[in-house]
Formats: sequence, structure tokens, C-alpha cells
Amino acid sequence: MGDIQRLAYTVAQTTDAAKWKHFGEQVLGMAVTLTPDGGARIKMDRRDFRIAIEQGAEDRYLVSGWETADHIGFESTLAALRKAGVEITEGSDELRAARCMDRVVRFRDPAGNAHELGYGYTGGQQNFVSPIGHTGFKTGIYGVGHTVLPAIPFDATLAFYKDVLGFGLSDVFNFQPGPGAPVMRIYFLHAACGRHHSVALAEMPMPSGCVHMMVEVNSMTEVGLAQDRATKHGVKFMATLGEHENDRMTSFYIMTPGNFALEYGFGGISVDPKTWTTTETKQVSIWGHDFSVGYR
Ligand SMILES: Cc1ccc(O)c(O)c1CC[C@@H]1C(=O)CC[C@]2(C)C(=O)CC[C@@H]12
Ligand SMILES: [Fe+2]
Repeated sequence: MGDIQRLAYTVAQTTDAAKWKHFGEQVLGMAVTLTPDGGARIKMDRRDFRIAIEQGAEDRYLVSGWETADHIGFESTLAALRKAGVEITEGSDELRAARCMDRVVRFRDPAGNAHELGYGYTGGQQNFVSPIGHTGFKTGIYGVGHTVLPAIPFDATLAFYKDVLGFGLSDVFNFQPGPGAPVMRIYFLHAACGRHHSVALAEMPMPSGCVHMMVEVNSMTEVGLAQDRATKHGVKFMATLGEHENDRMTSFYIMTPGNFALEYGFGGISVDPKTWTTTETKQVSIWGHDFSVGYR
């Protein structure tokens, strides 16, 4: 088992941070602060941010930010990356300050997805206050949620997550989008925190850099309220409400200003990384999750 504990944060790029301010606050119920450089910081808990928005030429996903418990876990993960011949860039003082980490390094996986690895949170500890009265998110040791990344070539990318980064394989899904259509693999991996998956690898190209990211709330009521807000604000739904078979998450999917989807859910299971054996899911969901709405 590896030393990566959780997905600590994600980073997206925007051409217009005001769009993220509106979406983050009015739809997601998070607290969004615009920054002088044209970006934004999206707060979901006592940390200063869980989603960082950077000003740039495209609306897209940029980085998955992983966290170890301490410098020991950090150094051993770094050693595994070096041993695998991965190119590593040491984070500047500026990057460390932006991410509120004692130390940060950057690298890419075999599919080209950008990652940061860090430890030692150095930011503030202010209570989360939602501008719309939302009660909060399931974060803490479980991190921000999960991210689903494009993974081509699939086998090399999967091996990297398992053998280099030390993720455990929770569940495999050989997804057939339609009769006769080619199978697209979606594999779900857990970090040490035990969230059923902190990352999933999807065998599909995704120009925006992310298939979706997931945030979790603490009650079904909060999912329903968020669904109402998304409807009210005319947000595009990528999937209707439903419950996944593998992690039992009840969620819906909406499009973000970053051209990737966001899954908003409740009730996902945890696994025990010491004893879990990989399962195979046979269906997207037990009920609901009509993804055809995304094409309407
Ligand atoms: C199958 C599944 C289990 C648990 C999850 O958290 C989860 O997001 C999924 C669905 C993943 C996947 C997706 O995000 C992109 C669109 C996909 C490929 C579909 O059209 C069905 C399954 C979807
Ligand atoms: Fe998901």
C-alpha cells in the first residue's frame, strides 16, 4: 500500500473566474474568493481551498493534487517516482505558497495527466461558511473527493498508479456504451484514506483533462438542494440522479465552467485498504444515472 493519503485538491484553468464564482457559490454551495491574478480559490471546509482556479487561455482541468501524511510518505513516494524514471519538477516557493504546502513536486502520468504531490498543509483553519447556507462537505481525511482522468495508454497508466503511486485497485468496470460498441475500461483506485475511489482511470480521450470530479456532501437533503439549485440556474446536467453499484454513491452530474463534469453525491462507501480485494462492477448504477441527458 502506498503513502498517498488522499486527493487534497484539484486545479482548473479558466478564461473567466467570475463564472466559477457564480457556479461554485450559487450551485455548489462553496465559498469562492476571486484572486487579483484573475483566478479564484474555492473553499469547502477549513482549508483555504479545495479547488484552485487559475487564469489562462482555456477552460479546462489542470492538476490533481495528492497528499501524504508527512515527509516520510512524501519521500518514499518521490523515491518510487524517481525509480520509475518519472520526470519530477520541484515546486517553487510561489507554488508552495499557492498550494499551502510545505513541499510540492509536479509530474505527469503515462497518459499525460498533470499531478502534484505534497505534504504539510500550511494555510488557514477558518471555519467553512457557505454563502447560501449549505452545511458542508465530506472532506477531512477523505480529501476533496475523486477525480476521473483520461487514461490512454490504459495498461501503462494503470500500472503506474498501482505500482509507482501505490494506489489499490477497488473495482474494475468493462463498460460497453451500447450493443456492439467497443468496451471502454473504467478502473477505480483507492488511496490510503479508504474512500472507495480517489481516482478512476477511463479509457477515453478527454480534451478538457478530466472526465469528472466528485464532491460528497453529508446528507441526501444536500444532494437534492444542490440539484434544485443547478436546475434553477440552468446548469447543464450530464446525468440524472442515481446510485452507483460499486461505491453506492447517490449522485447527479453537471457540467462545470471548466468543460469537465462534476459529480455531486452522498453516501459513498469506504474500503479497508489492508483487506479489500478487487471487485468487478457490471453496471453503472443500481438505479437512475441517465447519462443520455448529457447529449441533449
Ligand atoms: C460507473 C461509475 C461508478 C462510480 C463513479 O463514481 C462513477 O463516476 C461512475 C461513472 C463513470 C463514467 C463517467 O464519468 C463518464 C460517462 C460514463 C462513461 C458513462 O456514460 C457511464 C459511466 C460514466
Ligand atoms: Fe464518479
